[in-house]
Amino acid sequence: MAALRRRNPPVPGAPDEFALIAELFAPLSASYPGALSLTDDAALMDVPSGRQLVLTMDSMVAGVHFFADDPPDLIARKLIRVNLSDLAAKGAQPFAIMLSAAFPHATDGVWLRRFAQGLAEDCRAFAIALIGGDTVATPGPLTLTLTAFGQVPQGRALLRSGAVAGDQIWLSGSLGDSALGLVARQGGLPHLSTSCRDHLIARYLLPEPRVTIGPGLIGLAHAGMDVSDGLIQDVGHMARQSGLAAEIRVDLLPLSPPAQTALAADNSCLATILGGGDDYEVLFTAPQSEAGAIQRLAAHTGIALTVIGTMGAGQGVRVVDRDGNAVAVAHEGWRHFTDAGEEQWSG
Ligand SMILES: Nc1ncnc2c1ncn2[C@@H]1O[C@H](COP(=O)(O)OP(=O)(O)O)[C@@H](O)[C@H]1O
Ligand SMILES: Cc1ncc(C[n+]2csc(CCOP(=O)(O)OP(=O)(O)O)c2C)c(N)n1
Ligand SMILES: [Mg+2]
Ligand SMILES: [Mg+2]
Ligand SMILES: [Mg+2]
Repeated sequence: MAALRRRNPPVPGAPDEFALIAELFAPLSASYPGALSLTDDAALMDVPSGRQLVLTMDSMVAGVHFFADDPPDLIARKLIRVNLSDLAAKGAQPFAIMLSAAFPHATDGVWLRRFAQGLAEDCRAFAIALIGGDTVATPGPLTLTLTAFGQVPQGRALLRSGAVAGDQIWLSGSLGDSALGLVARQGGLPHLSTSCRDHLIARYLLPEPRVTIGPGLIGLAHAGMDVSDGLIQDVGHMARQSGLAAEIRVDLLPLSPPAQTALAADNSCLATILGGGDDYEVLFTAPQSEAGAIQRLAAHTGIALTVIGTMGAGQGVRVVDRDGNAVAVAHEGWRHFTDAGEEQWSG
């Protein structure tokens, strides 16, 4: 039998698999005894009675979700945040994560330490523990998968299917910054000032999961999901799961000042805002009778909550202006597999 050989020479300063786990990942498990300090085959989890676990998993691949030369701490934090966004959209309180990491062979120790620092920073910021995972080396691009665990009161999670005809459709924060930031990153939006570009690119690099909004919506909202692929595609998922039609008013969409500036200078930015994705905002529906309580939640958390449309009988998503005229949508959202065989935004 041929001897097993390393395919690549060792990278100077890079810890091996077990040193990496012990030195960089195990400290992030310290607050969770069931993680067994990342020294066993699996983690143990208790679920308090009257509570329900909410589980989600999202992957990020270099060249697809981020750029390979993005700052490693921000890659780690974005990975955590896109998953916490899904928990927030269910109304869940996050408490733990598991990480599966496939690092390219050439990854060096400095990069790995900065990556682990990013994980540590957001574990602290969101009061979550890293309770397990897997570490491999790959000849392919950096590929990261995170599972996030949250809790809700039993049976109270917000579902995509819960919307009721007549509900108002709400959106947290603001729309389109991240997708515009990606355009700016790729050399687009040259007319924008440096500060506008920096704002948009920062939103692309580091989304803000609405962890304080989600749990506050339980009892107020009928349905919830997060916007990751693009508003129109994602509203379409909610409308379909609820057996309803959605109407979205473009004039009501919450836009940051830089996004407003970009749109005023170039109307084609509307397509990016409506379907560009990477927003990680919470989309939810609620009866009009809860509008006051929802505005109080916005004031309490300091996060804008805006009515952007209504749910009604029928199917599909209609996008209209303030006079009710239909607005054409160039692309609805991101799809990983298309007829062209590659990732792209679909119309
Ligand atoms: N490979 C898979 N195996 C099992 N379930 C999957 C897989 N990919 C996606 N799903 C499930 O399909 C649903 C929709 O996934 P997705 O579109 O990725 O949602 P989100 O945009 O919220 O991450 C989720 O319930 C997710 O868990
Ligand atoms: C380098 C780069 N190119 C393109 C995009 C745009 N993009 C990639 S995946 C995606 C959708 C969200 O990712 P997905 O894996 O579908 O997450 P999920 O919807 O499952 O949360 C978007 C908008 C990006 N974020 N980075
Ligand atoms: Mg997903
Ligand atoms: Mg989601
Ligand atoms: Mg998606």
